[in-house]
Amino acid sequence: MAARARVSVDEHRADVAALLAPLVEAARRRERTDVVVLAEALGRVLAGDLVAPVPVPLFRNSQMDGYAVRAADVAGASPEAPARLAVAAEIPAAPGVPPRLAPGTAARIMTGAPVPEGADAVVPVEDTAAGSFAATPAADEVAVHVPRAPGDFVRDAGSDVRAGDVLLPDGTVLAPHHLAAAAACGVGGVPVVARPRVAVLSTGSELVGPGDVPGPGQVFDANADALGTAVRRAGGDVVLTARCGDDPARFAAVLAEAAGAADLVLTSGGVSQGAYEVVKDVLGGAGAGVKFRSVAMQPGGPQGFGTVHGTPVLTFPGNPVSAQVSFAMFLREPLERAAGLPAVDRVRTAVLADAVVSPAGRRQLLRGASRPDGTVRVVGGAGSHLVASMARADVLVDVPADVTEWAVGTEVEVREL
Ligand SMILES: Nc1nc2c(c(=O)[nH]1)N[C@H]1C(S)=C(S)[C@@H](COP(=O)(O)OP(=O)(O)OC[C@H]3O[C@@H](n4cnc5c(N)ncnc54)[C@H](O)[C@@H]3O)O[C@H]1N2
Ligand code: MOO
Repeated sequence: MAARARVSVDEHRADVAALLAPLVEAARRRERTDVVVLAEALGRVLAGDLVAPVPVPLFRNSQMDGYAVRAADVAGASPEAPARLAVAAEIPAAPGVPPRLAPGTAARIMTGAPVPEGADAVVPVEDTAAGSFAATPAADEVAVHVPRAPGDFVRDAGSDVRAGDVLLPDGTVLAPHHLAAAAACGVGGVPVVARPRVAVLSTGSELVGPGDVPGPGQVFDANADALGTAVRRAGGDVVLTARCGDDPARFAAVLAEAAGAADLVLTSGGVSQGAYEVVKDVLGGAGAGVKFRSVAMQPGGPQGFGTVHGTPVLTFPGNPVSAQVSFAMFLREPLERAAGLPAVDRVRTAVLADAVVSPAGRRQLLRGASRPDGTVRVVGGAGSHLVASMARADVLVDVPADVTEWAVGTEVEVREL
């Protein structure tokens, strides 16, 4: 059906959120998960607590290049009256179990090497007569200048994390430092929330791919990759991308394939009042599950939402700025929730560096470029074809429906792109 009621941004946002609520709930319940190797885990959301299978450190080892000793053997040592110990062993950081340290002896030990049984402290080489291993050949005896307490410079097994402790809690958005912790526990792969699968369909017979040669009347498809990467940045997986012309039968076939492969179908173009509105024609027929409406905002006014073959579908307008603004306003946050990602507040205030005029009754989302002094310039105009100007923007300047004029210096709300 083709209802023309104009609804507010908030109402449409609520309807999109409701449409995607089952996906969000499935993510919350961790219904679909993947196991990914650490090298592929950046930005993924941990599904379940990751419990340390082994302790870290894995074994008791030295924190310094120096000498493993019994603290009792170096009590009272000083440069004037050093504790002289026979060097009984050499322990590099290498595979193997070092021999037990006999009382009254020391073992040359390197950082990370296992501290031998019988030793309870490490004396850094700087605190011995040698001063440095680099400068001196191995000797039979060491003169220790500084006393050490039991435990000094010894890294105990499990002092960082014990086996069985939670290493990373459920919901962690995996960053390199989390992956370091997992790897240190010998974990090679982690369970993560599965990404919502999204199909991205560009419509319009005039479209050719970037890199192709446009004929007369043709334009480059500025939406497929831009919406696809927006989906990926929000935690989604683009499982199908297609450029569809204006042929309804062909579009219906692609839609069916997309609905079968994806959790969400996203289209751009073909939703306004023209003669070849393939999205509206195919999805807006009587009995179809998609509602088309006009949202009281600019750009991004013409919107549709519903289901196709049981799969949620959102139809964005085709103008490239409209498509990006639609994503930012309606889909980014619900998709992030469906990917298990935590909420991020992208709305902040800024001071206008340019005056703004806006039509009454229409919420406008102008493109803005933030400046280091906290002000924001309006870049490009209101036109939703100004995609190159949008590339200079980092925020949307949110002009409420009842504002018709803003002076330079007005404090306004902006939304990060
Ligand atoms: N009589 C009316 N005409 C229009 C209305 C209206 O209410 N009455 N609304 C205007 C608004 S607002 C918008 S937004 C657009 C929406 O148009 P569609 O979503 O139907 O998109 P198309 O007609 O297919 O294309 C519009 C425009 O955008 C270009 N386009 C489309 N897809 C892409 C793409 N993937 N890459 C680059 N450019 C694309 C297309 O060539 C057109 O120039 O309708 C207004 N018209
Ligand atoms: O709503 Mo259209 O997106 O103004 O340009």
